[in-house]
Amino acid sequence: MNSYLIRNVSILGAAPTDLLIRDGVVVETGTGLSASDATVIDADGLVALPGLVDLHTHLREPGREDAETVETGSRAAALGGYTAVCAMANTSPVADTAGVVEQVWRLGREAGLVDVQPIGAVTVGLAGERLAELGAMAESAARVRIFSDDGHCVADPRLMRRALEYVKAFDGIIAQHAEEPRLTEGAQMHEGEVSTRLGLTGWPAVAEEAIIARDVLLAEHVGSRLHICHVSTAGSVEVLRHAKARGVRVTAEVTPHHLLLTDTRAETYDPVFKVNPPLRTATDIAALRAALVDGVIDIIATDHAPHAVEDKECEWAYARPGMLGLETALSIALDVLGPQWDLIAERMSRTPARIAGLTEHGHDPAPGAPATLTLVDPAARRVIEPAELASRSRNTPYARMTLPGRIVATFLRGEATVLDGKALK
Ligand SMILES: NC(=O)N[C@@H](CC(=O)O)C(=O)O
Ligand SMILES: [Zn+2]
Ligand SMILES: [Zn+2]
Repeated sequence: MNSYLIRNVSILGAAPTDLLIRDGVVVETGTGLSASDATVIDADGLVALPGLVDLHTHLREPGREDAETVETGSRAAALGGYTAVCAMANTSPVADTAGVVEQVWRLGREAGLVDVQPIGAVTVGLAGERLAELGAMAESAARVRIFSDDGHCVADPRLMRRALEYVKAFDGIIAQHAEEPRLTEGAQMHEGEVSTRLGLTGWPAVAEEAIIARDVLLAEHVGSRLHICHVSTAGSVEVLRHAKARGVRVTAEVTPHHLLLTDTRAETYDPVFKVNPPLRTATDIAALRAALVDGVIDIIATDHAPHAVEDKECEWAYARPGMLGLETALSIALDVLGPQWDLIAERMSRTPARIAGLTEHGHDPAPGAPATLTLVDPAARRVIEPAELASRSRNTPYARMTLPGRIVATFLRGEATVLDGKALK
């Protein structure tokens, strides 16, 4: 294994120190370290963070390898500072059996850039009718703990209750895409003043809030763990605040795009801004940001949703919803939160690792900790060029925007996956 001596790095914003990586772990920190066998990295001005963990990534393999593969998505993740991603189940075939989750897990191991933790489907084929083989996925080599029909809501309350009951046996989690389907039929964007003006069918905030309210009550009744995907409205934050005050075992995520972009982007009719749940209003963004700081929202998750050109560069109504996120998430977090490194580490690494049960992740760089970390240049600014992204798809909503921060290096258990801003595999 390689050894690395990282010189003058600021660990989570603290005074610069040297950091020695050997045999997969951080063995020493302090000033003036030396190690003749180690590769020296000059980290003047760089900040070290625990490797980022994404609880919500679409890798598209199997089935839509033209949009992304486990390998290309893993590369995008490593370049974004991630060391682990949880792969959503809405592939083709759907990840609703032990066979498919093991395939995704194995492809992740082969790519070797990040740990790929498969999420299993809640219902067979995401059809919302019968529970998938949750137990078999949990016992498989992939050791699935999070189950989600993401892309679809588990709308049937009885099925949702049974799923919550079932996963309790192995401390599993149901991650809900909260969207009451009867309230979003034909929806194209957030229901509000802008949708009215543009004449596009609206996706009302209440379609999300009603499902979250129902599900926190179900989770409380059953005593199970519930996670809410991509929370997007101020009302959802209030429902979650209430549930958490009651002690419900619920966690919640917000995406970078819901922290930054508003529904006015739809005025361009550029389908790159079409996403589920839709971009909301400035009032929602303010509430989401405050909730992320006060902890009602636990984590930032990307909902990285690559789509092939033909599925995105078409008329708004026909375009698939979803946008890229892995390679820009840290920059958006830096833009939104500023250099609050401890908060960024909490919301993008420690807490998602804890929720997903990824025990090798989410450890601050310190002697004895796994050398699973990332180095950020907070002073760098970069212009996002879609063609330069490692993802196989191009649907970034930040094209040609200048964003703060750049990932310089990423390490997974002591091996560099990214150096000098370039992926090593
Ligand atoms: N977010 C999206 O707009 N799309 C996701 C599905 C999802 O997260 O609901 C996708 O798979 O493309
Ligand atoms: Zn979703
Ligand atoms: Zn998703």
